[in-house]
Amino acid sequence: MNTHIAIYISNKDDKKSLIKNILSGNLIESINGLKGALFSEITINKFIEEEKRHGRFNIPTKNGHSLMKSSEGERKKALIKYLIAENPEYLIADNIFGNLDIKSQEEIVLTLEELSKSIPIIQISNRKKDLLPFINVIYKPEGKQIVPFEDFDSLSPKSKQYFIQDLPQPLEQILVESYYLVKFQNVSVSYLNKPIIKDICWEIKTGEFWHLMGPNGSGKSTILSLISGDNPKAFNQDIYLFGVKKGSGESVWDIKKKIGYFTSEMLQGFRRSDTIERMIISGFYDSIGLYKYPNENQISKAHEWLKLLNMFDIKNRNFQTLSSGHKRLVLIARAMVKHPPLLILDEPTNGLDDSDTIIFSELVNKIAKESSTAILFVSHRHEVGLSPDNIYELIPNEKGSSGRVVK
Ligand SMILES: Nc1ncnc2c1ncn2[C@@H]1O[C@H](COP(=O)(O)OP(=O)(O)OP(=O)(O)O)[C@@H](O)[C@H]1O
Repeated sequence: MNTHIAIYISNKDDKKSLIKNILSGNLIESINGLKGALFSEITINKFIEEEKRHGRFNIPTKNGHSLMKSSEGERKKALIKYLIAENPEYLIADNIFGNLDIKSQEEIVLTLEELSKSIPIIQISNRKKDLLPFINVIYKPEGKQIVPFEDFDSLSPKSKQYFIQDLPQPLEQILVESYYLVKFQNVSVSYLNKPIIKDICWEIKTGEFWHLMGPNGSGKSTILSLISGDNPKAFNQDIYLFGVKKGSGESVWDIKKKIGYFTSEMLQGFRRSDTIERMIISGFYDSIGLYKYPNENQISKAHEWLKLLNMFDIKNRNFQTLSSGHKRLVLIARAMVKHPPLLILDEPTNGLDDSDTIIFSELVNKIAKESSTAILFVSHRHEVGLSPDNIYELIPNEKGSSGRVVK
C-alpha cells in the first residue's frame, strides 16, 4: 500500500524550495528516482507563460480555450486531467482546493482518492480543514528537512485581536456623484456566442459589504472586469459606476481612482524591490512602484497604516522578504490609503494559511466597520472569519448565469 504524506506549512515557509526539494528526490526517500508531477498554481502559471511566449497550449480545457481565457477553476480541473494522463509515479498536490467551488472540491477529492490507490500522493497544505481523508502521516518543514507533526490534532489557530489602533482616516474624501456605486440593469455577456451572464440586475451602495459567489466559470471575474474598467463587453450595457453611465466619457483611470483592488494573483505580479513603506505610499498614486516624491502628509498617513499593521518598525524592509500573509496586509493598506469608495477583494484568501486568514479577516472586517468604503469580496467559498452583510449569488444556466440576492 502507498503511504500518502501531507506537509502542513505556514505562509512563512518557503513553499517553492520545499517543492523543488521534493521533486529532486532528496527530501522523501520513498519517491527517490520516481517520476513526479506537480498539481499546483505554480504549474498553471508555467503553462500560461508558455502560452504567452509561444502562442500554443498543450492542456485541453473544458471550453477548448487557452488556459489564459479559462476561469481559475477551469484551469485547475484541466491541469489535474492532464497530469494524470501523463502517468506520473507520484503526485505533489499543492493548495488543492484554492479557486475550486464546493462541487469541484468534492470531485477532486474523489479523483485523488482513486489515484492514491496506484501512486503516492504528497499533499502540501496550509489549511487544517483541507487535509485529504486518505493521508497517513503529517509532516511540517523544519529548516531544509521535514519532521513528523506530532501534535497536529490539537492544532487550533487562535483568534486574538491583532489590530488595536483605529483605522487611519483619509487625507481627503473622494467624492462620488451617487449613493449607488455600482448599478447593473439587465447586463448580459457572451464570449464567442457562449452566454456567460444573463440579465444581471444588482446594486452596490456606499458602505455596503458584499460577497459575490458562484461556482467555477459562473462569471464572477467577468462581472469584476465589467466594474473595474477594462472589459470591452461593458459598452452599450446599462452599467452605472459611481453614478455615471459606463462608456459616457469617463476614462478607465477615472474609474480606477475610485476602486481599491486586491487579488491574491497580485502577489506574483509585484516583483519590484520596494520598501514596505513605499509600497503603501504608492497607493496614493495608483502605481505599482513609487515614481514621485510623496508629501509629508502622505508619508505620515502611510506611517499610521504601518502602525496599525504592527509593521512600523520594519517599514524599511524589502516588501519581497515578507511572508505571503504579511504581503497581503500591506497590499490591502496600499489599496485603502485613499479610502476608495469601493474595495474589491478577488479570492483574497487563496493560498493563505490558517492563522493568517484570521488576521486578514480581522483587517477586512475592521475596514467594513470603520470606513465608508464599500467592500466587494469575491470567492466561491464562505470565509469563516469574514462577515459580509449581503450575498449576491450567480446561478449557472445554459442561457448565461442568472443572479440573486441571497441576503
Ligand atoms: N476572454 C475570454 N474569452 C472567452 N471566454 C472567456 C473569456 N473570459 C472568460 N471566459 C469564459 O467565461 C466563463 C466565465 O469565466 P469567469 O472567469 O468570469 O468565471 P468565474 O466565476 O470567475 O470562475 P472561477 O471561480 O473559476 O474563477 C468561463 O467559462 C470562461 O472560460
